[in-house]
Amino acid sequence: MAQYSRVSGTVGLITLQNPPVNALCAAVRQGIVEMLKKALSDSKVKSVVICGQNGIFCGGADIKEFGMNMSGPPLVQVIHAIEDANKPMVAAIEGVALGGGLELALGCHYRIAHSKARLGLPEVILGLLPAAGGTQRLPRLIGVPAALDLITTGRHVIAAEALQLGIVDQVTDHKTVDAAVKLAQSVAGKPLDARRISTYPCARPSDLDALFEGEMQKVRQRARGAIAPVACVQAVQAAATLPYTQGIEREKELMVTLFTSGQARALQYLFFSQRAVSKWSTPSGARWDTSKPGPIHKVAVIGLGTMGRGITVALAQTGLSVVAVETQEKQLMGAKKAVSNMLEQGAKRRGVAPTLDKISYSPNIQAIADADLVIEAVFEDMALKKQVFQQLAAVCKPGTFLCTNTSSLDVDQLASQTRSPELVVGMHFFAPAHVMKLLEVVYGPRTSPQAVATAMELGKKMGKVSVAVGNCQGFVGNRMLKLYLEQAFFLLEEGATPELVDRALEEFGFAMGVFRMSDLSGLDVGWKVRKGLMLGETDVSSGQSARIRQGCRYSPLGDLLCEQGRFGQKTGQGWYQYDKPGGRVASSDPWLHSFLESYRAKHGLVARHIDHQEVLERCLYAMINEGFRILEEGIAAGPEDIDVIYVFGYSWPRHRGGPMFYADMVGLAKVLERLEHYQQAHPDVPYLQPCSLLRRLVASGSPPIQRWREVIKKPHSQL
Ligand SMILES: CCCCCCCC/C=C\C/C=C/C(=O)SCCNC(=O)CCNC(=O)[C@H](O)C(C)(C)COP(=O)(O)OP(=O)(O)OC[C@H]1O[C@@H](n2cnc3c(N)ncnc32)[C@H](O)[C@@H]1OP(=O)(O)O
Repeated sequence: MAQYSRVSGTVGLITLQNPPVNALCAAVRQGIVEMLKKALSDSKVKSVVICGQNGIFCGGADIKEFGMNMSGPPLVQVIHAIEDANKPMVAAIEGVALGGGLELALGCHYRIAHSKARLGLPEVILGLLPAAGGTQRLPRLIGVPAALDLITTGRHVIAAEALQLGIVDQVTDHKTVDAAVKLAQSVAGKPLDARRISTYPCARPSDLDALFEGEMQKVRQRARGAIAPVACVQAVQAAATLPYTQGIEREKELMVTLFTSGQARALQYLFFSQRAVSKWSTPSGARWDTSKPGPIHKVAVIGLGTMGRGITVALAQTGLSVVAVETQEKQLMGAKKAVSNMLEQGAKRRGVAPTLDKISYSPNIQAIADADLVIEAVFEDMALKKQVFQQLAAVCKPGTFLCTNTSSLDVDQLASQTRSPELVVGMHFFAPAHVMKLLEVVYGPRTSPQAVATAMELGKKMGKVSVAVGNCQGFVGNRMLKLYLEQAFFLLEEGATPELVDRALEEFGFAMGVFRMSDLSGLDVGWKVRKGLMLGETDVSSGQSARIRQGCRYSPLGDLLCEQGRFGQKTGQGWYQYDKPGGRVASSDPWLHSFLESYRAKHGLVARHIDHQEVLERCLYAMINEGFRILEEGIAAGPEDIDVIYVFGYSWPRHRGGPMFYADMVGLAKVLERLEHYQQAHPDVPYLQPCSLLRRLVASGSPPIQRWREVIKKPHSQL
């Protein structure tokens, strides 16, 4: 797990060996200790280089070990042994030096990095802090403000910035290990006292208290209930105010709190889930490792409204050739300008050249004839989309993959408009499509494994977290969201206010409560969908029938607001009021409160007291229950898929892992019991009936989420 050799006669070379990222598992840590002893006891060796095999220095502590009983020498001690060495130790950083990997490098006396290397302390993203001395050494090396930035955000820096910050001593464009050996030779025999970072005093800015107070405030606001960023600030504060040995004790104490918190578990689960979703499978047995994507060189986008423009930008950024088609001349002109602006802004941010020349624009659908893949992004209307698919079938060359950007329409119906339904796949992008990370790849019953693989691969190229899901009303994300929204409406009918519901959800960790979010995205969006489903008409007589649709409880509240022209922020009024149309700051609206009162009076509803717990249970357990149905039907392959969709597409608080992970944390028996309770209280809401998969999981002893797949019955749909 760590190899030793002597190079150039006098330099000991320790190579970390643990593919793919040389994570510091127990065997690697043990290996370093043993190889270090060898190097230090070899009288011919005057200095030592540490590197990682296969061009990667080190991806940090082995995250898989965090869920197990730890063995082997603790990393903090390994690093002390390196720092205490009486021969110069040089870290040769290629690829990445992250987390424990960078901490290991900070224990060395010198650091040299390849110009393409990335360095960082991303532990905070895993709900932890850099507990192998990172919180104590980094501020001593680069100062408190810069260290706070890196440690509380977890952001990576490239070598040039690391050099500027003083994290590395040299950057090379050549072979890093060769350059490190040269450096090691040049410093052999030089005194080391001034190279041991733990002995440096931590520079204290004069306004230290104010600095930490401000930082704490900023971090708490951003963290939305996550505890790791706060602990990171506390650990750096210890570096600035305590001697090193006491600082290390404080770092450990804070780490123990984080390590044993549910939040760290949630965030580490998400780390692995994000990677697991790329290893997709379908109920009929199609899989990521047996399905080869088709070759894609040229992609077309049809329809250049908001979604089409974002998709065009995201595609052009991959370097693929893009044909962007918009039949309305005025819209086409506007789109050209908007897409160019977005590309230029994005390129400026990333310090690269804009890829404007990758796009050709046309008002004519014939322009897509030689595209390998087409993404239809016209208005969300089945009749219109069907028409476009008929045109695509006529114009495209044989074998072209036909994708539809839809948030809820039946992908299979669209496939029926073509001669090759196996080439049709849904690509549900989230607005703004060039920014949002999530992509739902929706396969229908006739979609070929190759079409799924191609859409997943394209999503990856576009930098998306892509999740393959089965075709159903709303797919995974919007199907669950519908019930979340509906419960929020019911709570208003029963006596809650938008403010109360939003506060409960925001305290839980959502960036915005459901009503503030609806105002932002536009109430008319859901209204159109409901009307399409024959739900959103309110000209039914008052009394109970106005609140019943298709035999189930229904709340027309959202429809009634839309009928008043209250579409949210865009009209300056929705569930809240805004200072002007397009205004962003929501304030309580007395009109809305009296509207709710008269609505309740009209329908004979008596307002009752509703607390935060009920808001959370009703809104979240309803969607979780639907998540179990989705798993049972095989629409999502596993709970990880649902959780990744919710975290990356719906702002679910990351430190709570996702709705299914949250259910596991709460306890499945408790979720079941509360659903039974609410179902009894609301028998006219059939979806509150607990899903049979949930019952089966509880009956089989509530296994941890990693073992749910064993209980999920093999579903029957075919791919
Ligand atoms: C009671 C208290 C006791 C406390 C004791 C705790 C002691 C801890 C001491 C010190 C604290 C240090 C903590 C850490 O170091 S935490 C880890 C910090 N590092 C990271 O967060 C980096 C995570 N990895 C990445 O960001 C990326 O993987 C990458 C940039 C390194 C490479 O990206 P890419 O090329 O895109 O590959 P993948 O992401 O797909 O990864 C490939 C493969 O490797 C697995 N993997 C990656 N990093 C790790 C890791 N650190 N540990 C374990 N496994 C890792 C990843 O899961 C993939 O696996 P696959 O899907 O099975 O292929």
